[in-house]
Order: sequence, then structure tokens, then C-alpha cells
Amino acid sequence: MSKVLEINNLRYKKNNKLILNNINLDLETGKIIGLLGANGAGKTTLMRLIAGVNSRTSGKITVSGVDSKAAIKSCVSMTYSLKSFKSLAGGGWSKRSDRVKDVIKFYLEVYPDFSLEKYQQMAKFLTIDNNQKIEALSTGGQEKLMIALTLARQVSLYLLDEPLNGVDIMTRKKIIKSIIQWKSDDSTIIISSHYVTEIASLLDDVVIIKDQTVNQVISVEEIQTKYRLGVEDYYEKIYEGGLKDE
Ligand SMILES: Nc1ncnc2c1ncn2[C@@H]1O[C@H](COP(=O)(O)OP(=O)(O)OP(=O)(O)O)[C@@H](O)[C@H]1O
Repeated sequence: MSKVLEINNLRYKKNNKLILNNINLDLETGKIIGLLGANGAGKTTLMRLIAGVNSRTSGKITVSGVDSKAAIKSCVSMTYSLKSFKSLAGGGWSKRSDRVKDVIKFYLEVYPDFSLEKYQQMAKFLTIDNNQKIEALSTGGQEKLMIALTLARQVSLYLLDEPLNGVDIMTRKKIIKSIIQWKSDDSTIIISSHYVTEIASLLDDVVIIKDQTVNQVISVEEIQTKYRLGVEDYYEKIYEGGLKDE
């Protein structure tokens, strides 16, 4: 199986504070990977570094065999908050962004890999109204829109940062179903979430960030067979520092 992501000795400092250190990670194509860690562990930062939104202090990131920021941006699709999107996208769309359909138009212009057909299928499934005003979207409505926009790009790596935050249980289930339904076999999804039990059924592998670095990379199968634990219990034990090899 080919590698979708290789990270070597990644280090990231912000305002003289060390946020991530000595990150080494190899991920194979085709999987759904849970990125787990406590508040402030550095999950969002790691995703932004992979997507090329933040610049690393040192180290190397390779996505689908390419390592320049510009090339990586065309291989990676990440969820952003709609509020922050103006600056991420270099501005411009907010003047036209009254309604969902304006954001779709913006995606079509900016991302040549954006599939309108795939977006429309997901929008139907997630009951997104393309005529709705952006400012009138609820938190769940914004998350659903961001998921549909992100997954409608045809790339090798998707980064879903807390897509279930502030979202009710029915919507969480719908978002999880849409991830399963619209993931292609040759793409990889990294998903961060504090709803560990809810996303567990999606996951092939788990990456745990602790003490500013990658503490664990393990398959869900190994968690279940070797440790006889569910993903959430395993994660809690790692954070408590109490897990020993059997
Ligand atoms: N602009 C900044 N300047 C300084 N420190 C920052 C900045 N942005 C984030 N940090 C710090 O970086 C660390 C990692 O933050 P990050 O948002 O990546 O964590 P996270 O794992 O995504 O957390 P959460 O689960 O709460 O979303 C935190 O300690 C945070 O305070």
C-alpha cells in the first residue's frame, strides 16, 4: 500500500512556545485515521501544518509524494471554520458570501478539483439549503456545509478538524454516515474529535498526540485484539499513562 503522508522530525514553535516537537508519522493510503489528544494537545496545529496553512519551524512533510507547500495544497482538503475562511482564502468571497450558493461558487472558482455533483449529493443527504444565508446557519448547519465542501474536493488527503463540535446527536450520526458514504477507496481521512466513541466505528487507525508529540500510532484492530479495549478506553489509559504491554 502506498503512503499518503510522511512527516519527519516536525517541530513547530509559536511565539517562542514549543507546540509540537519531534513528530514522525507515516500513514498509508485508503484509511480513516482518528487524531486524538486532549484540549491544546496540538491536533489543529498539526492539521494546519499538514495542509500548509501554518509554516513549520523545522522538519519535512510529504503528501502523496510531494513536499512543496503549493503542491501539497492541491492534494489536501481541510475543514475550516466559515468565519476564518476569508483570510485563509486570501479574502474576496465575503462580499459575495451572503448565501451558501455563493460559497459553493467560490469553491468552484478556487479549487479545480471541486465536484459540484458530489457536493449536491452530500447537500441533499445532509439537508443543506443552498439558498440559506451563511449568517443564519446554526453551528450544526455550518459543520454540515463545511463537511460537504471539504469532501466534495477530489484529493488524496482529507483533514476533518472537530467536525462534530457543537452538533446534535442526529446531525453527528448523519455527518458520520456521510463520511462513510462519500469516502473513496483511494483517499485517506484524518479526523480529530473529542467524540471518540462516536467516531470509533469509522476508524482504521488511531494517532494519539500527547506531550507535544505522537505518542501512539495503532490500529483499532490491535487495540481490540491485543488490549481488549474500545478506542475510548485505550485513549484514556494512554492519557493516564497506565497502559503496559501484555
Ligand atoms: N497563536 C498562538 N500562539 C501561541 N500559542 C498558540 C497559538 N495557537 C495555538 N496555540 C497553542 O498551541 C497548542 C495547541 O493548540 P491546538 O489548537 O492545536 O490544540 P488542539 O489539540 O486542536 O486543541 P482542542 O482539542 O482544544 O481543539 C495550545 O497549547 C495552544 O494554546
